[in-house]
Amino acid sequence: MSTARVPRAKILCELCHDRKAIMKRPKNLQKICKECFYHVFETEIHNTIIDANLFQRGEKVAIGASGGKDSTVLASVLKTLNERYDYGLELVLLSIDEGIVGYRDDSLATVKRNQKQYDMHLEIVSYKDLFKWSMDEIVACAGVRSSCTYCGVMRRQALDRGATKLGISHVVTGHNADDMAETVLMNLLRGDTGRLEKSVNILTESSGSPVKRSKPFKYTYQKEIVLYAHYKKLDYFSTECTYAPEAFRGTARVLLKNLEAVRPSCIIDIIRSGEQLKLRPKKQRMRVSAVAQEVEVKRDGSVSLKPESSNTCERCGYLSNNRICQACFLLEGLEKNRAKVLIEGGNTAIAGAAKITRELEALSF
Ligand SMILES: Nc1ncnc2c1ncn2[C@@H]1O[C@H](COP(=O)(O)OP(=O)(O)OP(=O)(O)O)[C@@H](O)[C@H]1O
Repeated sequence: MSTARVPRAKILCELCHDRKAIMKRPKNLQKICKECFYHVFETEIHNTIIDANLFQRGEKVAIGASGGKDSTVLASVLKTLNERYDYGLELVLLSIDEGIVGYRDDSLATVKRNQKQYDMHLEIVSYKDLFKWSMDEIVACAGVRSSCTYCGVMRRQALDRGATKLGISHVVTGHNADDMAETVLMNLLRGDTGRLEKSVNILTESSGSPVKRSKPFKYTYQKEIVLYAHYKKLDYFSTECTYAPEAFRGTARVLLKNLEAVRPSCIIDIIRSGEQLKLRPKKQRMRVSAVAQEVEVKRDGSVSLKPESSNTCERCGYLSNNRICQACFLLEGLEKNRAKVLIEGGNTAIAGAAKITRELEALSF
């Protein structure tokens, strides 16, 4: 009996029927070649942009650039599409330096290389300059568990401010389909209908803010972004943030990964379901008097008039529906703790204190 191995038949790409298939596409398990993968990947993003009418000709657009895979692929693909389809956009890179030693400093070095590779202007805005606090200092003071809350609020504001400084009113971010589906699941599981309603919007605008945000990767799978970056040999930074990921998002992520393993289309299905959700109209807020002040019902049942909101934070001037904005509210709490940290650790010890806090929290007594 012959032991010679029978050569396996070459599997042809299911799209071009010509070249050899080298991958199974994560989104629909189609067996395709590298060239057809580039083509479908880029064309789907182009279609998303056109269907949502995301860009206007002549617009200046800031790409939120963290140096990670999503925003690096976003910069690369937007440059390609802008040239291929003549969108007429001026693209710039906008990076926020949160002040996380050993993480953001390394990823910013990647963005600086990307600036040269993509020939785009790069603007870096730091938390320390804007808020007088770096994330390492915040974690040293407030602990690691709430780090994502601080960072999320401050990053949103920093991106807005950075864009405004550049005279830009449109920021694009690398949030992808997996991020979107995770957010839908998270809000659904928490019963957070207010956030659920907005979680699948491709374009978000805060009333009164001159800066809008959009997510061209809304329907793009994370696995495909990683494959694209890998095949195109893009230069990106792949380390996770030093501080703990948002705990509940992590749970939603695991759930989504398990679902995706059984049914790859579930990511898009969750987003589509989110788009179809129609919530009951919110109850009208009770308003009194000609100046339309809102009524606040206190815990003891007494009623008082809320002071009128000027729509800007009275501390920093940033957009806010309350007296002070979310970032200033969080920072106010930190200021109260700062003296304690300085007495105990000294200013120079703050970066190290972030590490100590992490280590302490990992121990149980
Ligand atoms: N420091 C930053 N500076 C500028 N933009 C940022 C920064 N951090 C995050 N973003 C923007 O927000 C998007 C989502 O950020 P997230 O923290 O979820 O990281 P991610 O999913 O790992 O993305 P990436 O791979 O681009 O880092 C990023 O793709 C990027 O566009």
